[in-house]
Amino acid sequence: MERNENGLLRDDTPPFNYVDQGSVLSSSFFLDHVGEVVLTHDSDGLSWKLVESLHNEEDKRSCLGLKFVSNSEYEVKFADIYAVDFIDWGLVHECALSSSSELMYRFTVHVVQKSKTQSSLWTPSVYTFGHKNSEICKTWVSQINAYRNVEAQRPKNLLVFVHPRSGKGKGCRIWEVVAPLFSQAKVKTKIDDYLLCIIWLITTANLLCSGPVMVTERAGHARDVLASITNRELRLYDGVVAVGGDGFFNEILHGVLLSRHKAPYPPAPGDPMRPVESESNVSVRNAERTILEPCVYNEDESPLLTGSEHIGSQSPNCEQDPEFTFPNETFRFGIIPAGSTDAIAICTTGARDPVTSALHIILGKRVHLDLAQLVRWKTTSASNEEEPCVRYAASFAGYGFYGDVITESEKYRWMGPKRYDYAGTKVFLQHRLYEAEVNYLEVEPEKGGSGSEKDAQDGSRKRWCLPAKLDRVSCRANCGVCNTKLNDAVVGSPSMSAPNLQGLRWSRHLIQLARRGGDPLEFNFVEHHKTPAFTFTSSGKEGVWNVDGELFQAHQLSAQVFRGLVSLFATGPEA
Ligand SMILES: Nc1ncnc2c1ncn2[C@@H]1O[C@H](COP(=O)(O)OP(=O)(O)OP(=O)(O)O)[C@@H](O)[C@H]1O
Repeated sequence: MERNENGLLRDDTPPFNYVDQGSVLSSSFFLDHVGEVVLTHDSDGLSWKLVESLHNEEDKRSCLGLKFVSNSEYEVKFADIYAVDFIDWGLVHECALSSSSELMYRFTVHVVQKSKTQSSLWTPSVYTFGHKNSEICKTWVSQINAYRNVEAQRPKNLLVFVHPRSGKGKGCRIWEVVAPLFSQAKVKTKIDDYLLCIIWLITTANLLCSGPVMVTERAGHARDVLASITNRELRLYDGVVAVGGDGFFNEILHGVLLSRHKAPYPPAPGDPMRPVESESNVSVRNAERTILEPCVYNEDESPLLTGSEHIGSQSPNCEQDPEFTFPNETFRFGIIPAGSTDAIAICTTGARDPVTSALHIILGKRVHLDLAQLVRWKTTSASNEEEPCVRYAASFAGYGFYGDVITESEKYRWMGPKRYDYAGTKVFLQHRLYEAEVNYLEVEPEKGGSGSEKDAQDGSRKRWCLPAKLDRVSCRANCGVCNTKLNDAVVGSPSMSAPNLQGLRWSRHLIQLARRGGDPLEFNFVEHHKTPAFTFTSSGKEGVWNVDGELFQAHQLSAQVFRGLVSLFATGPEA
């Protein structure tokens, strides 16, 4: 190859040197701040080598008399490239240590870089290649884009909700940091036009957001919007992204699922033989009355979800609207951590880092997340009938002590994350007793999806009763569970279903919207008196799954509160 007076390969060099085997091609470019490289493209990705190192492998590159070996050889997989752009004529620096530069046509390759010390931490990095021939640059851009597009489905259009008061009130600022990554990757992040969002513009240095960033105005806002948009509209998006904490992500899950997810309810405790309707049947019969799904939802008195009177009301196009079914392989839920604990982000990406999460979303990375549908049967004062109150949980669900801590902590949001410690201690000192009984339907992994009528009939219906260490605990509530002799406390034992438990009665129905296989998620009722709570466990550890099946601490709070303030004595389900 001949060089011109600038040391570049001559412009009359053919754009690509095709190598016979496969679709490998290469060209020489100037890589900004590195030097002249031979760039090679194969079916997996790009690689480049410094021309000097090609001439003499032994010879270390020198620039201004200094040895410079880094970047002499590099490889990038298409799976890690999130944007490629032709950026026209401009300066390309000849090497890292020299100020000399050349004007040429350029294109940039935006890549996800994994931290060397903590591989779950991702950062964006960019490589700028220059060439005197614009056509060569453009051809490479379209080649790389063509390969990039055949990579795993990446989102093109996302619905984004930002919770401005999440965590330490940095929701908007965090979105501001990650939004350019979405624009670089040409992912549209249009927020829905529903009154949800307001436009924030920078007017002072301290304002939270710049540009058109849309934020929620109140608790339940994002959920209401998602519940009220039609399935047809929702299908225009590849997914929905929450910029906020676990609570906000959960609110978004509810907005999508409550009116759309159809599954039979688990039996109510105390009534284990209640028929469970099949998945195809959209109604659950309850004594004399039919409760319609998915258009009816019973509002809970959750303090976190006030002001949501539209939820559960008939969705505008409930009848004509095409179905939006779950499990759903195409529609995604994303979270960009901005909250106080961010357990879901940590569990799914391994890091608590908004940029890492944004890059995961942009590259279309997927983690199948187990969700639990929880049904609390409530007796309505008006009709005296039991009605289901449905909730979904992605990381954990709490009842009793845990629920009280969360409720109490909402009063001290101004404290930031410390509110959990404060509220936890306060509620602990109140020393309330809680009682519960849990019934659940187990979904076999191979069946996937939600439970069916057959599940209910073939014995997969289970009851969680209190554990073998019961006799060590003195029950001061004189409850039916503790009055039951241990030997009687078996699945389906009539004594266990005696409806003499006061307080709340809970059911749960474990569903798997998209199960990855492997060990089933266990849903443990971990305490009885003092601190009843549910945690997800697997192999005896609290946690949820991450991408690679590793377990992460499910929730700092639960670890702290449960380990620090109480002793757990439950061991799991009766077989
Ligand atoms: N604009 C808003 N004002 C007040 N509350 C909101 C608003 N938007 C959403 N919320 C509610 O705030 C609750 C908590 O939000 P989020 O989970 O983002 O923060 P966090 O509690 O600080 O974080 P984490 O859940 O990780 O501990 C959510 O349940 C959500 O419904």
